[in-house]
Amino acid sequence: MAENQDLYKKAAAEQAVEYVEDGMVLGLGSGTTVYWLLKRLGELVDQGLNIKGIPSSLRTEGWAKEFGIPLTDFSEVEMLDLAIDGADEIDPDFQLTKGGGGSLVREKLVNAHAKRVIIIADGSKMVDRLGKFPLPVEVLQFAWQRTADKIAALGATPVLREREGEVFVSNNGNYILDCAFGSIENPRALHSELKLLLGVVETGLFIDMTDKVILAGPDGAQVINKSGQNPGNN
Ligand SMILES: O=C(CO)[C@H](O)[C@H](O)COP(=O)(O)O
Repeated sequence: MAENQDLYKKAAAEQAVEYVEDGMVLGLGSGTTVYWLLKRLGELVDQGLNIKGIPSSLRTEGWAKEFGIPLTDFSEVEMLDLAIDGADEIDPDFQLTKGGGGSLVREKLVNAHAKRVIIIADGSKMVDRLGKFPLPVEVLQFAWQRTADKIAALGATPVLREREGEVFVSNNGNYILDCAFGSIENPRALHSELKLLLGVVETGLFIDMTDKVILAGPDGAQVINKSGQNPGNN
């Protein structure tokens, strides 16, 4: 299953490359699906494709450098032509949960400054309703316990993220609280409520940011536009 999932991630990423044009400045998302995107883009750069990218995490920056993708930053670029990113959950309205890899703030900034956003994923990420995956919320380290109390009062069970026995620190020097809210009825309202809490930096709810989703499974990669129509590969 895990092996297949990796093949699906690769298939979705390679389909997304079809939307990349010469001269574009790209937002480079984060995660293991984006790894395949970067690998393929690197091959195309080797063959002469002229692109630049802004990475949404230090991990992506490392992979992009390894694969020879030229990088830039927001001191040089006002608007990206296209951002391609992964997701932890995608609902039928294309609202997303992201942040499983801890890069949600930079990912959101990158996607917010892109003319178009394509999300790539294996089919398991598509859900009827967000909430099975605990919602990542990035918070300031200072008084994080009190911020967690406020989030708990909204109906979640926040857990301070750890990796290999250490508290996880984001690329921005913050903590992540993984907040199990159960099934999220109104992602937009929940995002707004969380944003009002002192100590919350950003939530992993990506509301109205996605134009296209490319999902891959046993039958290959499927492109889905926001309207829900399958346009083939356009
Ligand atoms: O939001 C993210 C990282 O913060 C990733 O895009 C998300 O976790 C999906 O990752 P993967 O492609 O490894 O399943």
